[in-house]
Amino acid sequence: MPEQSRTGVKICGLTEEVGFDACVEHGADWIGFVFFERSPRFVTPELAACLARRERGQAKTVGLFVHPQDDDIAKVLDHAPLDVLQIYASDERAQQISEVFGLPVWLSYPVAGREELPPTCPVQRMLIEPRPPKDATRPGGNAQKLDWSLLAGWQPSFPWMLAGGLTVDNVGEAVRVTGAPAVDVSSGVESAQGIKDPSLIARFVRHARSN
Ligand SMILES: O=C(O)c1ccccc1N[C@@H]1O[C@H](COP(=O)(O)O)[C@@H](O)[C@H]1O
Repeated sequence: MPEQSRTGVKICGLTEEVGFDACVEHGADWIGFVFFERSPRFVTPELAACLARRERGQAKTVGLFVHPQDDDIAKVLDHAPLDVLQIYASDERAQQISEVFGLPVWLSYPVAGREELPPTCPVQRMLIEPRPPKDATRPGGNAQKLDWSLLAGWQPSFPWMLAGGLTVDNVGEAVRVTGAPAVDVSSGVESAQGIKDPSLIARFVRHARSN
């Protein structure tokens, strides 16, 4: 488990080779593909499969799905052999997906207050992030930062990850304030929506692990 020795890093929303190769080269632990059509980071299963072949055995691939049917996931898995499923769904549905596909499931879990932090983890990991703005067209990937003070002193006994509005400039502080064992970024390492910047990826990974 990467978080035992250093902060785990997931870079999400890869759409092209340069960004993907930068994640591999700079030591991201997880590389995410977004299978949500309304996202500027949407990739087809075929493109995800093509990119995933560039991985060299260090990073794991994560497929992100928003309220998926089983068929949606199965169609992707027919092409792209994902290591982890990141899901926006209820606790019960996430558990069901984990049983159906026999893969680790991470549940994206928006919170707006300390009282909303999850008491338990129904799957393999919780991704703690802010609630999306009311007018958002997607539940995540909005460059919106969580109020990290909500997480101060929170020490759940299950694996979790911090997401939302993380950048090269704030990830070090985010890890210090929240004690997050792992972090997830999409917008913060982009030069344009859906296009990752290799130098931001390099700096993000370094800063996340600088504590
Ligand atoms: O990245 C997207 O486009 C996306 C679309 C739909 C749901 C989630 C999405 N991304 C996830 O959102 C968080 C935070 O992203 P950001 O760094 O604030 O842009 C992260 O978990 C992404 O995996």
